[in-house]
Amino acid sequence: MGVIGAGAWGTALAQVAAANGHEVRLWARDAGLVAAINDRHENAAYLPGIPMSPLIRATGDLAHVAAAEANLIVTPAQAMRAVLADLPQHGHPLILCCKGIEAGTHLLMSEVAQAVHPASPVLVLSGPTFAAEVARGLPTAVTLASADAATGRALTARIAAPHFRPYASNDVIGAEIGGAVKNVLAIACGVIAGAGLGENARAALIARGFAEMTRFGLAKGARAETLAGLSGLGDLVLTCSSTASRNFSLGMGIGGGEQAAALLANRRTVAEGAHTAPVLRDAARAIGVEMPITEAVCRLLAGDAVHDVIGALLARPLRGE
Ligand SMILES: NC(=O)c1ccc[n+]([C@@H]2O[C@H](COP(=O)([O-])OP(=O)(O)OC[C@H]3O[C@@H](n4cnc5c(N)ncnc54)[C@H](O)[C@@H]3O)[C@@H](O)[C@H]2O)c1
Ligand SMILES: O=P(O)(O)OC[C@H](O)CO
Repeated sequence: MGVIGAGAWGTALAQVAAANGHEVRLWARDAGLVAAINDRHENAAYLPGIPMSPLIRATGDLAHVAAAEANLIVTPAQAMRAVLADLPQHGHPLILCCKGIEAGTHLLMSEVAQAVHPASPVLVLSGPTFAAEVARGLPTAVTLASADAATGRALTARIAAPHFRPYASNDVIGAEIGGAVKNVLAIACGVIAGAGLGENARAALIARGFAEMTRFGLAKGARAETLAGLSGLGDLVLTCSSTASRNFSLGMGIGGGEQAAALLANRRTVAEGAHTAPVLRDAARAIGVEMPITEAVCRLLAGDAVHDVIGALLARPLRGE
């Protein structure tokens, strides 16, 4: 198995892939990180304090992962196209684990991957998975979506570990839309927490956010039950409930009165919702789907005052649920 991207989630997934005794190649673009992982069996930059399996071998050469039976793709979403373009064509499955929508094209990650590697089956792995918990061996469950049932079954069996339970699905679009949209909604929930607006407001936002995710997902061809499953509602609830989420934490800072631009400039790790929000807003507008919470997050990211944005959201015309 190969893993492309050695941030927190790529490192945690390499641990999962090594859990049943197989060797794993982990690609990182930073040569210093490759050497540090191989020397110390720890990714001190992105997942400090968690010993990595000796079955994991880091590499800076994409040719070394191209031959793997399958590759987990775990780069930031906006970097995925460029990294896949450098990966030699091999026809082996690509399992997409990054959560986002491509800026400029509005393409889903599966559409980008299929365009760059037309001979490879493209799958999506998504669900409630804080990397540090998974890497420490705490239990969770995820959706593994594949258009081809046989490929999905084989990879579900290959990835499953005692603490990591993949559920097979054939709804690739549904699995990826849940993960992309929940990051934007998590920023909004963080703003509610940071501004001290209370637990009722947070729960209301999760429910109305889920309605928003469902409207967009159905319009893009997702199935409602996928959006209500691990990769949609499951991940939404996780990410909207914890400061362990980078998106939620970003929102908390904004809600507490800090400027989004300053918060983003000081980050080393990725808060995907900040990149996804304007793309999602434009993609939704283009197909006539109303997404008021996403619109509000975009205003907050652009620097509008929290009080004004929340006020405008609450002042929208009353309507049926
Ligand atoms: N961390 C989690 O708990 C978690 C869980 C599920 C999904 N994800 C998703 O996985 C993806 C990766 O997240 P992460 O948490 O591993 O990120 P991270 O911030 O921990 O690390 C990002 C990694 O990408 C590399 N990188 C940055 N820019 C790059 C570029 N232009 N080209 C190639 N590599 C680049 C960095 O060097 C680093 O190794 C995101 O889409 C995220 O939403 C994360
Ligand atoms: O830290 P976040 O907000 O990127 O969330 C991480 C994962 O997506 C949770 O499933």
